[in-house]
Amino acid sequence: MGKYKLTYFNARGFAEVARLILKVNDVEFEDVRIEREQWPEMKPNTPQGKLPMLEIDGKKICQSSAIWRRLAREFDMYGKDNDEATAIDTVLGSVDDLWPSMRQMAFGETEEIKNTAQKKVEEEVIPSFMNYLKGVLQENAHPFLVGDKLSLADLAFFTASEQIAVKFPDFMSKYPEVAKHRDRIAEIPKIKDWLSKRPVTEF
Ligand SMILES: N[C@@H](CCC(=O)N[C@@H](CS)C(=O)NCC(=O)O)C(=O)O
Repeated sequence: MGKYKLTYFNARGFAEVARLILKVNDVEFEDVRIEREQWPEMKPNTPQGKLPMLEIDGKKICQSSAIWRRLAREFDMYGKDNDEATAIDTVLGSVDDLWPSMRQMAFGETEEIKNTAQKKVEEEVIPSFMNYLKGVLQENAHPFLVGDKLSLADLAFFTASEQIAVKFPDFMSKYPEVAKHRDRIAEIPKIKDWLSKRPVTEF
């Protein structure tokens, strides 16, 4: 197994799914969390001037979705066949759909833009995501989003649910099946251990 080093800011953000994959697979890795002041000096040494960056034996990989997929393939968390890999990609796409409105809600240029985005997130974006997940869980015969074991889809969902909960702590209350799935993931011993030890960050 190679030597893994994951560099990001001190946040869950785009790095947490990669951290979880490494943790559940017992892979030792350097979890480098840089401060904002360190970034300008480091930026030119990253492939695209952005984090996260994963280094495997010194080879630098950027783009969070490429990093997650690379690790998921490496540790057999990307489905057993093309159908499952596609189903996992569909969950990842649905997670991606959350961020444009969520970002606007947090960083919109005016209060009006932020408030409109927040209404859209509460009334459309979250319900649509949660109803979709509820259907996916109902369709699968196993207690996972895809196939018969924990996959990248479950970890991406889990991390997104933590990030949404920062702003909407009770958002799962209307979706007990999805909440149950989140709780099931949180109870997996290696994940539980990581949640109890990782640095506390807001996002
Ligand atoms: N599409 C990229 C986006 C990465 C990204 O925007 N990273 C932000 C932090 S979340 C960053 O590095 N910002 C600093 C900068 O752009 O200088 C990915 O998914 O990895």
